[in-house]
Amino acid sequence: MFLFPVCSPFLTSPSCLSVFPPPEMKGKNPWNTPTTIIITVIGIIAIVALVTVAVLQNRHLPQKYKYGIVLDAGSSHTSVYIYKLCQIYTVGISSYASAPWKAGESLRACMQDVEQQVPKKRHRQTPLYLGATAGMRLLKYNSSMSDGVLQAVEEALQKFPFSYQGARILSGQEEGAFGWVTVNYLDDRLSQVCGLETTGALDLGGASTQISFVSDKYNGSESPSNSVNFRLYGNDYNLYTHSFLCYGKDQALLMTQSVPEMLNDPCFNPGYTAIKNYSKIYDSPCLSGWKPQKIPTHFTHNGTGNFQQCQRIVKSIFNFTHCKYSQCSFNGIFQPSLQGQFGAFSAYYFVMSFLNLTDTTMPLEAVKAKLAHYCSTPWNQIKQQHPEVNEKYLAGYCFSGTYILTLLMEGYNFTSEEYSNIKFIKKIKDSDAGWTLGYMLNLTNMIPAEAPDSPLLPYSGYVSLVTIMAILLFILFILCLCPLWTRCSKQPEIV
Ligand SMILES: Nc1ncnc2c1ncn2[C@@H]1O[C@H](COP(=O)(O)OP(=O)(O)OP(=O)(O)O)[C@@H](O)[C@H]1O
Repeated sequence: MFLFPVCSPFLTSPSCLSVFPPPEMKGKNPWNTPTTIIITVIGIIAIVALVTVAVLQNRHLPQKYKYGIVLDAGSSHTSVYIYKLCQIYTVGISSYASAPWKAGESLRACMQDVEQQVPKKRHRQTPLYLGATAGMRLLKYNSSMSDGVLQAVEEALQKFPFSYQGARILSGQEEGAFGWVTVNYLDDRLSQVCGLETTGALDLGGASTQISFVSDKYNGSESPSNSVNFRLYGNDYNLYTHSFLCYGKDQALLMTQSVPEMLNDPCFNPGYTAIKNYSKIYDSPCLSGWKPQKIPTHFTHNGTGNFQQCQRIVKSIFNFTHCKYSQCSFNGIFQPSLQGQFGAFSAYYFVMSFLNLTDTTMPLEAVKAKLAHYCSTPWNQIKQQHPEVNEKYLAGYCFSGTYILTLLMEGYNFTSEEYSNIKFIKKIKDSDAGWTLGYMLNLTNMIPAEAPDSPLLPYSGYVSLVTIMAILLFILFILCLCPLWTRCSKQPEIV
C-alpha cells in the first residue's frame, strides 16, 4: 500500500494524481516526467498569453484616418490643411467669379503638393473636404456665380486620388462653432470628465468675423439663431455664436473708405499715398446701396496717421442705436455677457503680433498709446523698418490695429479688465487655430458624443497588474509542485 502525498487544493483533478510518481520511480527527478513537462509548458504559455493580452488589449487603437485634408477657401486666400498645417497661398476662390474654371486651376498646384505629402498607400482613405467661407458667402448674393466657382473647384478636386467628400459654403454659425471646437479640442478642454470651463473663440477673417463662447447666462431661448448645441465626450455645450458678415478686416476697411471725404485717411501712416479705384470699393456687396450717384473712377488715398481720428471713423461703421434684446453687441445683434477666457486668432494674431501687442496684461491705455505711435510714424520710416513685410499688409496695420481694438472694446463690450482674458494665438500645440480642424473632427466623427468607457486603470497600471498576477500564479504553481517533488524524492513507505 502506498501513502500518497496530499495534493494542493489547486490540483485536485485526476491529472493531479497522475503526477505522483510510482514507487519504482524513486530517485528519478519528477520534473522529467512527460506530464510534468506538459503542465509546465502549458503554465508558461498561459502566463505569456496573459501578459501578451494585457499588453495588446488595452492599447489605444490606431485612428481610422491617418490624414484628412480640408481646404479653407477664405475671402483672401485658400489654405490646405493636412490634419495639421500645410498652407499654400493662392488668391481667394471667390475672386474667380467671372472665370470659374480658374478657381479649379488655382488649387491644382497646391493639391499636387499635398499628393506628395500624404503617403501613397493612404491616399484612398484620406478624406478631402473644401469649406468656403465669407468670400463665397458674399458671392452667394449672386448665386449662379458662387455655384459656378464651387462646381469648378469640385471638378478639380475629384481628379485627385483622395476620398473626396464635397465642397460647400460654411454658414457663419458653422465657421464660428468649428473655430470654438478647434480651440477647445487642442486645449484638451472637451475630453475632461467634469467638463473644464471652455475658452471662447474670436476669429477675424478678411470678409467676416466670428465670436463664440459658452455663457452661463445663455440657454438659447433669447435669440435662438445664435445658439449651437453640442454633445461632446458626454458633456453638453450650449454655445453662443455670431458671425458678422462684412466685418472681416478687408471689408471693414472698404466700409471706412466708402465715405468720400476719406481721401485723407487717418488710418494710414502720414506720407502714405496711392491711387485707388473706387469701383473696387463699391463692387463689394457689403457696400451695395452706398454707392453715390456720381463718383470719380479713381481717388488718391493719402495717409494722415492719427489714431484718435481713425478710431472715430472705424466706430462709425458699427450701429449701436437699436437693440430689441436684453443686450446687444452691435447692429442689433444679441450677445450675452462675456464669460471666461478667449482665444483670438487669424487676423487678430497677424496684426497684434506685428504691432508687438499680443501681451494683454499690458494696460489698455498703454496698448492704445503704442498703436497711436505706430499710426503717426511716417510711412517711409515704416517701410525702412520692415523691408521684409508685404506692403499691402504693412500699410494696413494702423487701420487693422484700430479696428481690432474698436471691435473688441466697443463692438463686443470687453471692459479694460476683461481685455486681459483675451489671448492672441496663432497655434495651439503646433496646430493652427481656426475652423478647419473642428470641421474635420466633426465630419470624421472623431469627437464622440459620449465619453469613451474609460479603463479603470491607466495602460501601464493595467499591464503591471496582469504581470504581477501572472508571477503570483507561477509561484503558486511551483508551490503546488514542490511538496510533490519533495515527497516523491523520498523513499516511499511500504506499510
Ligand atoms: N501677415 C499678415 N499680416 C496682416 N494681415 C494678414 C497677414 N496674413 C493674412 N492677413 C490677412 O488677415 C485676414 C484674415 O486672414 P484669413 O486667412 O483668416 O481670412 P480668410 O479666411 O481669407 O477670410 P474669411 O474667413 O473672412 O473668408 C485677411 O484679410 C488676410 O489678408
